[in-house]
Order: sequence, then structure tokens, then C-alpha cells
Amino acid sequence: MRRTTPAPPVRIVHLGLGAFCRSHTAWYTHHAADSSDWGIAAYAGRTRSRDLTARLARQNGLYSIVERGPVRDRVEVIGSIVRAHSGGDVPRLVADLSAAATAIITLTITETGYRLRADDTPDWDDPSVVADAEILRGVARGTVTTSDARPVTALGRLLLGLDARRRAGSGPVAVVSCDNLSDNGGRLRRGLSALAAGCLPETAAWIAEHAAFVSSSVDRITPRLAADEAAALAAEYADEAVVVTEPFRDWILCGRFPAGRPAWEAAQARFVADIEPWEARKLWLLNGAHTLLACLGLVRGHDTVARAVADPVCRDAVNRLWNEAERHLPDGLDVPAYRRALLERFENPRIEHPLAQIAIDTLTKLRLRVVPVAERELAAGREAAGCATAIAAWVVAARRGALPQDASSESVRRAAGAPDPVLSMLTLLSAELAKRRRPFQSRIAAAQARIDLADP
Ligand SMILES: NC(=O)c1ccc[n+]([C@@H]2O[C@H](COP(=O)([O-])OP(=O)(O)OC[C@H]3O[C@@H](n4cnc5c(N)ncnc54)[C@H](O)[C@@H]3O)[C@@H](O)[C@H]2O)c1
Ligand SMILES: O=P(O)(O)OC[C@@H](O)[C@@H](O)[C@H](O)[C@H](O)CO
Repeated sequence: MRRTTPAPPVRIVHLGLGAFCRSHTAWYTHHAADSSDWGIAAYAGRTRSRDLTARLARQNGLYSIVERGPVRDRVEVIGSIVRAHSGGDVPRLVADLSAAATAIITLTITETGYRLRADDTPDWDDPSVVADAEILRGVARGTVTTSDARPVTALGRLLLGLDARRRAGSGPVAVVSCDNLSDNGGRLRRGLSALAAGCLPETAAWIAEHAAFVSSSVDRITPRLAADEAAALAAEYADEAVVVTEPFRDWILCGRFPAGRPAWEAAQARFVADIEPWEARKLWLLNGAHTLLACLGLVRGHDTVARAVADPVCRDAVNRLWNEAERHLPDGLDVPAYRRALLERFENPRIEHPLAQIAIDTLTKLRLRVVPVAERELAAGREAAGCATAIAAWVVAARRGALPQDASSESVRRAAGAPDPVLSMLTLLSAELAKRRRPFQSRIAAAQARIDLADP
């Protein structure tokens, strides 16, 4: 694929090049009113994404988005990604992060990619975090040069880049998290600042003054393609990096851009003063239902969201979870219309969204998507039966070995095999819920028995 107009200059650095940033961040930037001024240098996170960077690099960053509606496809070529790199190319990443032209850093590194604890401090039990901190301390002491440093975590690499930016005097920058986490910008600021304080104190002070952290609620269902579908699309569109997504899209942002930003509002991005209600609506309703459907759907023999949501048992469980979540959302969000639209989006028969893909990192996802609703319902003196069903579905899926392999598989497997699996798994999920809520545990156990009995 060849460009017919000059590539825009790189002013955005993206961490976590995958399906989603191509369907969302890059789409919005391509459709910004001043798109010719804003190019993206995108870096993958894990080694297994190396193949995608190579394919995109061969196509000068160009790729097609197939917007897959219930009846037909709409295809367009996106040109905002100018360069694609492996995340292991740390010197290149550091050069981009420290360039004066770079105004924005965006992230889609997955929820677990932040490697933070519940209190937003770095997870010091993670050997990669410990190893990266040691490298960064070496940089601060001068025993490791920036060009020799090879941190492996996303935050370690970001911090190394911001340290170089401080030293280069390249000015302020906005850091925008686009991951499915509540208060994602705040969490990133706290996590990165804590890591910096322990390793690069001068850069911690620089971050406090020169880095603006933007929170954003991102919404566009974009499944990772199966290999055979990717191959068929590559042949059809003569494009090795096609991404398939739904027609719906939404991006709500909250925060400052001290070095400027694309005019994303031309593509209907919204800038708000308080993002929390919007984040909660999206995370609890869309993502909460996705995680419930993933666990319950897999247990009931389904493979995709569309097939699971067509099952009355799954659909009823989704509606009960939504009734509980809705009680804790403020007025003015038009929740009934959002719920109706969500069901239509889930039902889209032409989007093959594998439940097994959504079920990756279910432990982290339940903490973000269901536990906050359960806590609020229980604090209000209600039963949180819908949340109990979602957690019970996870317990059953784990006990039957229906969940995919992920970073917490081993601890989940141990808890699922314990003498009291509900208590052990609830303890893993939320020590608070497990400690204080005996009746809630009984409700999960009852829901677990019902799911087991209804085995189709
Ligand atoms: N796909 C969607 O529908 C969607 C919608 C909204 C938000 N998101 C957010 O975007 C994230 C990525 O989704 P995707 O569809 O692009 O996934 P993907 O698997 O296609 O790509 C994920 C990217 O993150 C990198 N990554 C993965 N684990 C990492 C880690 N531990 N540390 C650093 N980098 C890591 C990968 O190398 C890859 O570059 C999601 O986890 C979610 O938070 C996705
Ligand atoms: O992308 P993840 O793994 O955080 O979550 C899986 C899905 O719930 C998610 O990707 C949704 O499709 C998306 O958040 C829709 O905007």
C-alpha cells in the first residue's frame, strides 16, 4: 500500500500497537480536522506482536478498517500511523518520547500491562518491575547509559523515555490512557510517579510539573482476528494488517494537552470536565456484561458474544447485572438507550467476538467491572444477586478449566480447587468482599449450584 499524500509528521507516540489502537486512536486521528499535522509512531508491547509491526511497516503504516455492520461492510484506509515498531526497539522509542515534536503519548497496553497494585503502586512482586527499577536506578546513578538501558515493562520504558525528555529539555507532554480501567489517567499518573520516585527522583519532579495525564473512556468493539479470517481479508483487500470493527465508536476525554492535540472533536470525540460517570457507564454495562457473558457463555457451550447473548439464560443474567449497575449511575447518561444499543451491538451477527478472548485476565476484569457494583449494592443493603451470578459464572468456568491461560491462571486454578472454592476465589478477587460479606458468599454458592444444574 502506498501513500498518495505526504505522511503526517510524528507528534503522537503510541504504546501497545494492537487491534484496538488501529480501530480507535488511529481512526480518530485520521479523521481529526487537522489530520495532516498529526502522525503516530506506534510501538507494540509484547514480542508476539512483532509480526504486526513488520506487516504494517511493509505497508508504510497504512491499513484498512472494515466497519462490519449487521448487514454490510464499509472499508476505509487509515493513514495516521506513520511508523510501526517493535516494543523491544527501546532506543527508537526513547528517541520518539524525548523528541520536542512529540506532544502526546497514548497507551492501549491492556489492564494488566500497567502492573500496578490496587493502591496504584508498582507491583513489586513482579520480577519484571523489580528488574526495570534496577535498570532505571542505574540510569539515575550513571552506571547504565540511556542507550544501553532495556526495560521490558510498558511503564519502565515510558519512564526511561520521559527521563530522556527531561534531560533534552523537550517540554511538556500529555499522556493519555485508552485502556479499560476506571480513572485510567489518574492510575497511570500515580503508578508512574511512584515508580519514578523510587528510581529517578529528578524525573519524578519533572513529571509532576510537565506531564499532564488524561483519562479517557474508549468504546469500539474490536475483536482480534482469527488467523484464517486475517488471511482471507489480506487476500481480499491486498492488505496484511486489516482490522475489523463495529460501526459504533465513542471517545470521551478529560484532561489537559499542554503541547496541543489533534482536533479530534471533528470526529465526534468529546471533552468533559468529569469523566467518572461516563467511565462507569461503559465499564459496568458494556465490559461488565462482556465478562459475565464470557464466563457464563463458555460454561453454557457458546463461543461468541452474539451467540451467548441470544441464550435467554445469559441475556437474563446480563439484564440483572445491568439493573444493579444502573442504580449507581447518575441521571443524564441516558442509560436505557445505552442498554438497548448495547444489546444490538452484542447481537451483531457479523462480528465474531470470541468469548475466550474476552475471558483473558478475567480476575483483573471482574475487579474493575463487577466488584465496584457489588460493593455499592451491598453497602446499600441489597443482595447484589446479579453480581453474585457473574462471580459464580467465573467460579464454575475456572473449576471446569474453561478459562484461557493468562497471568493469574495458576492462582485461579489453586483457588478453584480449594475445599471452599467460592471463599477462596472471592478472597482472590476482593479480600474486602470475602471478609465482610458472608451472605454474599452464600448467594454466589447458590448461583454456582444453579449454573451447574442448568448445564446444557
Ligand atoms: N479491542 C477492543 O475492543 C478494545 C476496546 C476498548 C478498549 N480496549 C483496550 O485496549 C487494550 C488492547 O486491546 P487490543 O484489542 O489492541 O489488544 P491486542 O492484543 O490486539 O494488542 C494489545 C497491545 O498491547 C500490548 N501488550 C499486551 N500486554 C502487554 C503488557 N503486559 N505490557 C505491555 N504491553 C502489552 C501488546 O503487545 C499489543 O501491542 C485492551 O486491553 C483494552 O484495555 C480494547
Ligand atoms: O479489551 P479487553 O480485553 O480489556 O476487554 C474485552 C472487551 O470487553 C473489550 O475489548 C470491549 O470489546 C471494548 O471495551 C468495547 O469498547
